[in-house]
Amino acid sequence: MLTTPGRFITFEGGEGVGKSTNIQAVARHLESQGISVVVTREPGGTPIAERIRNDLLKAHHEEPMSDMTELLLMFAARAQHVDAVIRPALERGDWVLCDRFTDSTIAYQGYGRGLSLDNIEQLKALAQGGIEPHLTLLLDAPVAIGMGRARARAQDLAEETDRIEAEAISFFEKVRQGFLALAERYPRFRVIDATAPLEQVTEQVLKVVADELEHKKQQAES
Ligand SMILES: Nc1ncnc2c1ncn2[C@@H]1O[C@H](COP(=O)(O)OP(=O)(O)O)[C@@H](O)[C@H]1O
Ligand SMILES: Cc1cn([C@H]2C[C@H](O)[C@@H](COP(=O)(O)OP(=O)(O)O)O2)c(=O)[nH]c1=O
Repeated sequence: MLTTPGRFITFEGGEGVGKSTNIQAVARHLESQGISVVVTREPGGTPIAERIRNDLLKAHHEEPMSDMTELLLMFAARAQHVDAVIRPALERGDWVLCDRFTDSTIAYQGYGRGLSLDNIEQLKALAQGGIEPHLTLLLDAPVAIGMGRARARAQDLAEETDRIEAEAISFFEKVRQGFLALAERYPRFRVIDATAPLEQVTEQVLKVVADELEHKKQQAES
């Protein structure tokens, strides 16, 4: 893993579990402590990667997208995002808060679509060039709860359902199990119960981030 002065925190979980809402709360908290923060998302985060996101999620294509194309486009967007945004920010010493990263690829394309986890690891090494999250917050909730919230949000904002959101519940069950398997495996994960009321979830999230801030201070002092 490449060592940089900044901190890289990723937010993961299924649809509608509260990632975007809680990222904003964390950004406000860190900025109030005088920390430079970059809030970004995947797929996306740069003009090229946002164009790939549109192709992946929104554009109406005249043919079905193959699972391998979907996987490679996720990593094409990520390579651009890492090179143009994430690595430079970490080298400046900023904290990067990212709404989804490679754990989403393992959960959705690996566990959900059934693509080879070994292939995903190879692409990950190519696209990330040694950049790894220091901390990953997994917001976990039963699929029906997250989907219910995502649908209500889409109605409020008059948004169309995107290509991946339109998958069957059984797909999202596999995705959730994928995230939980990753959380068991990697110590950088903290699992947050996202079924609780928003204020409680945000309180938990801020506590985890405060611990990370303390850890970073101790490292700087030693
Ligand atoms: N703990 C919660 N309880 C109730 N509603 C929530 C909670 N967390 C988020 N929401 C709402 O659910 C919707 C989806 O949240 P959002 O942050 O957009 O999720 P994500 O980014 O994970 O898709 C939003 O309308 C948000 O206000
Ligand atoms: C980053 C990433 C996202 N995705 C999917 C998950 C989401 O369905 C979609 C990104 O949309 P997003 O806006 O993050 O969804 P939501 O706010 O509803 O959680 O792309 C993958 O399948 N693989 C990936 O590597």
